[in-house]
Amino acid sequence: MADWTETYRPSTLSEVRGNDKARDALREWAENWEDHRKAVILHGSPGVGKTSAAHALANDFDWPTIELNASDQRKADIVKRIAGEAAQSGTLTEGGAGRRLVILDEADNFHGNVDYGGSRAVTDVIKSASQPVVLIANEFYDMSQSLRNNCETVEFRDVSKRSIVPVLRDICRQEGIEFEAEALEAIAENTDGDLRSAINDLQAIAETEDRLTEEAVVTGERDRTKGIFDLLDEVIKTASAQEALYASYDVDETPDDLINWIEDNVPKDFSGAELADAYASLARADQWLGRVRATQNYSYWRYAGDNMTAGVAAARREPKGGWTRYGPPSYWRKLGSSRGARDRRDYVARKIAESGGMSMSSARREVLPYLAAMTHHCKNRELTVAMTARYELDADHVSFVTGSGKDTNKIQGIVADAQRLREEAAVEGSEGAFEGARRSNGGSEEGRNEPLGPDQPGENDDSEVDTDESNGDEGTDADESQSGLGDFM
Ligand SMILES: Nc1ncnc2c1ncn2[C@@H]1O[C@H](COP(=O)(O)OP(=O)(O)OP(=O)(O)O)[C@@H](O)[C@H]1O
Repeated sequence: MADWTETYRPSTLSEVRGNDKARDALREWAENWEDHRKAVILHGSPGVGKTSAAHALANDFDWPTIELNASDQRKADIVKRIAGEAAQSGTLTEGGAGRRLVILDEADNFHGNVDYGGSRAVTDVIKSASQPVVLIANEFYDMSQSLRNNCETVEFRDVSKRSIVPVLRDICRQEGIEFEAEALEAIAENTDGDLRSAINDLQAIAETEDRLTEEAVVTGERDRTKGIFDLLDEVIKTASAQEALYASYDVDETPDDLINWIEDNVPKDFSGAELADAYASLARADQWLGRVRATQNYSYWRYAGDNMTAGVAAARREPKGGWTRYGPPSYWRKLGSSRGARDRRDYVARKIAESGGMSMSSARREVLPYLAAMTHHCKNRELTVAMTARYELDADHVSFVTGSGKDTNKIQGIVADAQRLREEAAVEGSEGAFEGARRSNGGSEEGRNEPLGPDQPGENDDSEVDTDESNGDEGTDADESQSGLGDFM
């Protein structure tokens, strides 16, 4: 299901709610930009509409946007280049045509990012930019004084309950949801001025309730202390999206740990499309966790939590019964905790990302778990060989993905067969699926698909992943599938 905070993101400034003064000040800044040529800082708590306002403004003024944020890991000269290009295209044409709005998100965090050369570089870019620049920040005073002094400032306040309720009401009407006014009030009350959270909560409740009652909102909050296994049971098997979210508040786990528990156990009960949806939610949760790490802004934990609990529960297509042996995140958890395992994971994810034209994060969260499930203990040998060839994996990687011990005959055989497959492909000269495979034979070519080399981290790292080798299933599925390289992606 679409994320309502995206569906209902304001597309014009007049739709930005509850911050009328800020909104008007921003519009005025843009109208007079030609005269003052200053950048503007939008600051305020998460989820109150700063980013939305910047984009709505660009939309109203017909300015294309250029977006950058502090976690982008780009270098200061790239910032300069982009701002510079934007600057030139602006001066070429008089009267505002060719104007671009540069949006710098997480502007309170540039100082912490050495890649940007700190906030001094940012301040320089801002001062010399001849295009309008919007800086977005949670913490005004985390920005350097010179940066603050060189910009105009617009404060976004927490959105009042009075302004949140009508937004929720509009959404209910558009979604055709029956509601009690008190239910909306209760949601607004709970979310403390954060409109994004209010919309998330509304969606979580609406996912299961036919009618939005105050009781549904309130009972969902009931205090319970629970263990992690109860929580898994609820998120995966029984709870509505809202119950799952609220239940997670009572569990004593950080979101960083919780995501591993859920990710590791959800494939035990979910499959097919619902598993894909669950993984997509976990990928979003992971992005928020990444944002917390980049910005140290722990209020984003909430959005991570929403996605990993309510999102996963909402992915459930049919009721789940019975008892499942949930376990602590063994193998996937180690991905996060041991350097070597993380490196192996990232190597495989990078190969998947390159060959599938997707982001590392999607590869890691959405594709890799599938591959791992399908090749678990190498049960589908053809597929495991194909995967090994296509992604140029060595024994370490194959062991990591399949969970089989890397020194076993099974894995050695698979790596050897994959090598043969690549050589055959090279001889046949078929392009496309085998493109990367051919390169790996030489070992020194340039290009994106670099083969594993001595500089590949993790190669000789001893920190092992689980190698709980299971015997006896070797080759059982060998002739069941004729999967070729092109077939499985
Ligand atoms: N003032 C508002 N008016 C209308 N919708 C809003 C407003 N504030 C937040 N929203 C809703 O919440 C979502 C998140 O808002 P937005 O990203 O603009 O917040 P933000 O203040 O930039 O937060 P952050 O600092 O976390 O990026 C929007 O997509 C929109 O659905």
